[in-house]
Amino acid sequence: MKPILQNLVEMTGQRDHLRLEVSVLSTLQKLSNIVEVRALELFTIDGVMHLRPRTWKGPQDWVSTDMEPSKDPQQQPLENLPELAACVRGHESHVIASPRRGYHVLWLPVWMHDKVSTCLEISQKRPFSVHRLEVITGIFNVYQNYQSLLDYSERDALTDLYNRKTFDEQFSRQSYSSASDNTPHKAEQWLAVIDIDHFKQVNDRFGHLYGDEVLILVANVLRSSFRSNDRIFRFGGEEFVVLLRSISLEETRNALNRFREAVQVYPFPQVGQVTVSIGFVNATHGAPVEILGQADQALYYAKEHGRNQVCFYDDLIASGDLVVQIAHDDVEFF
Ligand SMILES: Nc1nc2c(ncn2[C@@H]2O[C@H](COP(=O)(O)OP(=O)(O)OP(=O)(O)O)[C@@H](O)[C@H]2O)c(=O)[nH]1
Repeated sequence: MKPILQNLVEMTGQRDHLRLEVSVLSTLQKLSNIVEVRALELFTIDGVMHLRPRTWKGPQDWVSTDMEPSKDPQQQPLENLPELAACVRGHESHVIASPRRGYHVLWLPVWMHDKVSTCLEISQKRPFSVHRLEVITGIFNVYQNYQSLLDYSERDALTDLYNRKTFDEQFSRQSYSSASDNTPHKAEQWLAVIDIDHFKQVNDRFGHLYGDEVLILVANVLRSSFRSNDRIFRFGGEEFVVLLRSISLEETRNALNRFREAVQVYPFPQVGQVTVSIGFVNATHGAPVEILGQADQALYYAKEHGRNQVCFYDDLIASGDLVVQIAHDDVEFF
């Protein structure tokens, strides 16, 4: 039992979802007679639930893919695994599949707020005994509780979007790893800063409660406008940041304009019409402080030139409407 306890201590010391996932997988892998442990990712394509392996044990170490799920050649419809599909439909805690190719497989969906996006898969040669199931579900429950605590600390209480702290951690880490990545054709990434227009007037005319409701509804429009692997953050006040991945400049511009128009036509109760201004920039290379500063410059330009529009930093530099600002080393944003 001692090694398991040590592993649980290690697991609950993690401050990052991926490390926590690897930690629970390696804890489970250390149980006797386990053949394989993997984390599966569940996601939807055109409303149909699919899954793909996300983290598994490679020949030497744990491997995790960050490929866009819908482009992963290993993805398949959830219905290909009918027992798991029924378990997810029934909101059940686990299911044991009928033996296949000599293995017994246990699936444990990770439920968060009635939704599931991850499922642990454990394969072994022997049938799962009652004692084995108790040990596994014990470890799994510690993992699931800790996972939801971690998730809670990463989110903004009003909108449930990721908070500024999470942006700082994720974006600086990602930029650090991309600075050391010299791949010539790596996936493009874009950063957009979104700000509600004349939001002070909403608060002044209708009160803070209606102001808060506008923030919640804009957050809902954001969630329904972008894809599941785009990341949306509430930056503070009435400002939001979206990180979009693996799409072209025109697709990014179109996605942002679609979102802007969706807000414009949304009937906000009592308040009526609300609009947003957006500045965006290519965030594939460069220091976080510079990228954020450029998107802010483009947003400021959108605000100063009529609001309710999307401005791309490079366009404004090319047209001479903005000039490149030199970042000073003594300015620290992170
Ligand atoms: N209701 C509510 N208001 C907030 C929250 N956080 C910030 N605000 C308000 O957001 C308003 C932001 O106003 P400004 O920065 O002047 O900008 P604006 O009125 O949106 O004007 P422009 O950005 O220039 O279009 C202020 O009145 C803040 O009090 C919040 O969590 N809830």
